[in-house]
Amino acid sequence: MRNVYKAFGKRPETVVRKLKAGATRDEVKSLGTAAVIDASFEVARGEIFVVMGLSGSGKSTLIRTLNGIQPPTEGTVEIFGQDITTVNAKRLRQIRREKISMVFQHFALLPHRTVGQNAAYALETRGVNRSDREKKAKESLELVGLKGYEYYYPHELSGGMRQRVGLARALAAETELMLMDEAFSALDPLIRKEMQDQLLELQQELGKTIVFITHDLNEAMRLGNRIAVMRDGRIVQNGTTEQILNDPANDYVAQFIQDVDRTRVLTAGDVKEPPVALLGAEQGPRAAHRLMRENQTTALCVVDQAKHLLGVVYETDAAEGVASGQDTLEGLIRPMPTTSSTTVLAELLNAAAEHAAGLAVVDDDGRLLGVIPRVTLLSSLADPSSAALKTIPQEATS
Ligand SMILES: Nc1ncnc2c1ncn2[C@@H]1O[C@H](COP(=O)(O)OP(=O)(O)OP(=O)(O)O)[C@@H](O)[C@H]1O
Repeated sequence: MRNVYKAFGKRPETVVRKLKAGATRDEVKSLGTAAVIDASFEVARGEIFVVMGLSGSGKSTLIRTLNGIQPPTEGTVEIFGQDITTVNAKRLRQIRREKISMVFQHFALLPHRTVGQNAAYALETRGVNRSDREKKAKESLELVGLKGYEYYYPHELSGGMRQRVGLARALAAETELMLMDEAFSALDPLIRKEMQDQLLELQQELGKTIVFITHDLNEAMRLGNRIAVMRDGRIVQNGTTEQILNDPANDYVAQFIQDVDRTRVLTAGDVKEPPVALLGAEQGPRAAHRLMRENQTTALCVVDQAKHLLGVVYETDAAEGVASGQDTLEGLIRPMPTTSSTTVLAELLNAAAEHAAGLAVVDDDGRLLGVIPRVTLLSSLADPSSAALKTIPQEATS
């Protein structure tokens, strides 16, 4: 989307001209509503791009210009390289049918058709023959966990199941681009979380390009590779979850993120720290003890020459090794729990209470990338929304 404006009212072009000349949204109010103002963004293939903003900020209008339902007053929209603002109506319908599917908040299922027929609907409009579309619909219902429900009617299903049918219908259409407008907003929190998980799983499997609209920042953070925050028709920030959390573009975005549970969006890789020092496997307890004193820490990771993690040595064990005149670390290295960089912090909290030294973050080959001290995990458990994660003093982390 490039420099897209969408205004409603008596004189939309004048509204846009005045906005471009520097007028504010309020100043042009008498001429019309500026629903989208100078929006530009690009969505990469296979990405989940979230558009987030409060009610009235212009999200729905933005998505309707993206799928061609409402042409922009000005600006261009390209779908897979084709400018949909200049194609004729027939071609636009074709692009929408073949390239784009939509999932709405209120499901938009056809009440007198079975679940299977609803899931197959997009294929029917495309003229796919019956047995092929039934097969495809069945497959996509299976993908969303509704195997065996083909002959039910929408009113026989719960809200969550109906939304799964909506999702199955979009999947059956086999379009590369999926637009989801507040798709999970009508669901209760537990089902909503389940649907989010399912979408992430499907995304891993199918690699769709998804534009997801929501007014909920937690949802945005869970799902989005990138997030565009909208306010009063404008995109005020477009960035990764990390950028939005750690470097909000203005007070408006900062206020939004106060409520975010950071443990659910930050990963082990985000909070890991470099180890204060490393112990080589060839070193003895005396060296271990000295290193710990020098670095004011009570535990050290032990690595081999290639930096593979072998475990952890605690101060008390090292001291005993010194006292008993032992030359090597044999018998002193204890296992250290590990995690990968991509694990979400919330999933690691149970490990916090159990292991004195915290967690080691390792790559696929077991090489040490960093550590998450126990106190970091505990502090995020105690106060998940605080910025404490980033501000723990170094001496506390050992
Ligand atoms: N067809 C229309 N005619 C006139 N004004 C419209 C039209 N559609 C949207 N608007 C106005 O444009 C602005 C943005 O609306 P939009 O529905 O895009 O916001 P939204 O962020 O999707 O809000 P919500 O989450 O409540 O749906 C609002 O002021 C709305 O009143």
